[in-house]
Amino acid sequence: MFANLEHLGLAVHDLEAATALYTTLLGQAPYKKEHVASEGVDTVFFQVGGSKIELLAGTTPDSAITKYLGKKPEGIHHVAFEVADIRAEMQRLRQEGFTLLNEEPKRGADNKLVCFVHPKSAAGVLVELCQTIGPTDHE
Ligand SMILES: CC[C@@H](C(=O)O)C(=O)SCCNC(=O)CCNC(=O)[C@H](O)C(C)(C)COP(=O)(O)OP(=O)(O)OC[C@H]1O[C@@H](n2cnc3c(N)ncnc32)[C@H](O)[C@@H]1OP(=O)(O)O
Ligand SMILES: [Co+2]
Repeated sequence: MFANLEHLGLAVHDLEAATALYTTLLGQAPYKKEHVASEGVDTVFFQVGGSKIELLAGTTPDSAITKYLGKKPEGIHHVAFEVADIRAEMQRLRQEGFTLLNEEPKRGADNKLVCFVHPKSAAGVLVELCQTIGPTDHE
């Protein structure tokens, strides 16, 4: 079962400018900046109540974010939900007929294991499952 909305992922061209904008918009500074080489992204996280805003900028030409921004405008890129047992949820979703984008959970940002559901099987929304595997920098 999915728990809380863990984060909204926003694709941006200029991470520094977007960070300044969201610092003003949310009235608070981000709690973390992290490079995730496996995804080819730089991320910045803001805590908003029990959820987070994840700003994402591509750092390589083959990054999902770089490709996305080559076709689409900046904005909401994915919706991420916290799950207690990611492998059990992946198995459940496979049995329900959803298309998963990875066979095994992979390391995401902020001490998480993550898995993506293809937007074509989720009503046009890229869905991310997240399981916390270590201390986060902010709760
Ligand atoms: C930092 C780590 C982690 C975290 O811890 O939080 C992250 O958040 S990493 C975020 C970046 N990584 C990913 O997004 C990985 C998963 N994504 C993918 O594997 C791909 O992006 C994709 C979803 C499979 C799309 O790739 P591809 O098929 O090569 O691109 P196309 O442009 O051909 O798209 C096909 C089809 O899908 C639509 N699409 C693509 N991206 C999205 C999206 N984010 N939301 C909704 N729809 C999306 C795209 O419009 C195409 O549709 P049609 O044009 O109708 O065919
Ligand atoms: Co994400």
